[in-house]
Amino acid sequence: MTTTPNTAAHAVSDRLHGRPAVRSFLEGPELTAADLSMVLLVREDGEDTDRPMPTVTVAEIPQAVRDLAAAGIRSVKVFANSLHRDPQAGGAVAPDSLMVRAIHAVKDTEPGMAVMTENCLCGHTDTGECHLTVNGRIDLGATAALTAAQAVIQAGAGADIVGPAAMTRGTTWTVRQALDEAGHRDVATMPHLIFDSALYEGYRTTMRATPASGARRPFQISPRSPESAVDTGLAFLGEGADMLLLEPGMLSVDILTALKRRTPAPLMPFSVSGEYTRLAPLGPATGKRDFRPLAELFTMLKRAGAERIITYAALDLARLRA
Ligand SMILES: NCc1[nH]cc(CCC(=O)O)c1CC(=O)O
Ligand SMILES: [Zn+2]
Repeated sequence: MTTTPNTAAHAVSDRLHGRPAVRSFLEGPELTAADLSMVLLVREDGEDTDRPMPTVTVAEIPQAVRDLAAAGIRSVKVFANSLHRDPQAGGAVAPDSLMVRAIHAVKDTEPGMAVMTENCLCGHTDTGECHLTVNGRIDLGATAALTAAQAVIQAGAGADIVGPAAMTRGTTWTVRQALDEAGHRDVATMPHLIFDSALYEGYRTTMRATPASGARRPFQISPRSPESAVDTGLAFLGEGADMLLLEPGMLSVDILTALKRRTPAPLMPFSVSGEYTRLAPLGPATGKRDFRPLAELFTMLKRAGAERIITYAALDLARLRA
């Protein structure tokens, strides 16, 4: 009897999977600590901790980053907002802002830890919007200018990679120009490429960055517009972005693979708050989280071509693997 090419293929695959030693030998690379960047949500000393997502104070950062470094993690993604909010988002450029103090705390402890920041106004506007509103209208020029000034302050404090997150066209270019003019040519930009999603609630509640209007953020991409997501990512690269952050990570894999064919720039899925609370929920009885589903998700993202993965579970996953 002759075998068809199809059955022959099956026979080969059975042989390779049947012997544990061969299967393990042929398995792809494991997820490692170096694949992961840890999210730090920073709160002011004395603020309550009764929030959906874990937070740290500036005073807790040195120990936190020592633990991360010991576990093999080489980067943090820092979010730090202002207690005081106003229409001009003045806190975004305060010289002693929570973000500035947090960056110093990381770099003073572990200079080799790459610090990535969120570079956005939603934690500083009274509306919780990522943009400035002037006379009732979105002011893109003012938004870009203030975001760029914020980026320069973050870079001055020691940030390595700033992450413009308002999704507004032109902002990444303005940030790039401002960094260059301020002598920060070696500081990279990683704009966020963001789908409109219900998975941000844990973050917004924790960081008090919920849009007051209750409406979706106007510049985030509709999940029904894949071309628009790819085009916007390419546009950000055209504005000088060095890499792209994709958000929510688990719901952007098609965009990751499409962009991967079009650019050599590193692509970084951000596994957002809703992925953490849903895929690693607190066990009601144990108070412990099961991180295995997130590990599977990140293995898939790595398989799909993610350069690194930004996650709230970086430390726990690194320790699981150690
Ligand atoms: N500047 C926007 C921003 N910064 C952080 C998150 C969400 C992060 C998360 O859910 O973990 C978002 C999205 C949004 O609020 O629309
Ligand atoms: Zn924002």
